Amino acid sequence: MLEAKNICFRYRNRSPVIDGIDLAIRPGEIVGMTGRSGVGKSTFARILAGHYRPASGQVLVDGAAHPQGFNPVQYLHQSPVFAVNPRWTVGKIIAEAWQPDAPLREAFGVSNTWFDRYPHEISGGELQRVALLRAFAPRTRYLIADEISAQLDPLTQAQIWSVLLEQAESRQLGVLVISHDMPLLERIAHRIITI
Ligand SMILES: Nc1ncnc2c1ncn2[C@@H]1O[C@H](COP(=O)(O)OP(=O)(O)OP(=O)(O)O)[C@@H](O)[C@H]1O
Repeated sequence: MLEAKNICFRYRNRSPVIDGIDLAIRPGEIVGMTGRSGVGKSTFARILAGHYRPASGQVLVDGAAHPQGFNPVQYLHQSPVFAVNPRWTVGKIIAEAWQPDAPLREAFGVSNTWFDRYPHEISGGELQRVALLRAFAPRTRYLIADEISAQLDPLTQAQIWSVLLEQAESRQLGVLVISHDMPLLERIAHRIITI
């Protein structure tokens, strides 16, 4: 289980952004999260992924703190260009996490002709698919999808969600889907929380 217990957080000397949030995501569970712009969804997501340390409260990944090394809680950014090393090729970005086989690459719509290109040499939607494929490493247990499909065309959106949900189900990953798109959340999430 991915558990957040009574999380509080503030940026530097500002007033609290997150003030006492609890959440538990079971393996195989798809949880939707929504809430008005600026309420703290991405901040909370990054605390869950272990990128930010909460001022108080704790996050437990299957009963323990985030392990060193590969992070089993993979955070997918709404703008994947901020999540990848711009000096690495697409091939290196994926290979640093794992070596997906050809059927999975094809399922995510990732072409191996992109492998010797740099992130700025493929489109935003293509880079989002690369980030997704990378996040599906065998050691991943939980995925945090932070507005990952807002910038994609409807066909690519549908394709990405279909592969993501199928893979999450077969690997029993817990997924937090952050979105303002309520019809999307109602379609894919087992439950929806508003913060
Ligand atoms: N690095 C930062 N330093 C200072 N304040 C920040 C920082 N990042 C975010 N904030 C502020 O913290 C608050 C929460 O931001 P956050 O991005 O978590 O909200 P959100 O709910 O994800 O918003 P949106 O739906 O617009 O993506 C906002 O008021 C934002 O301006």
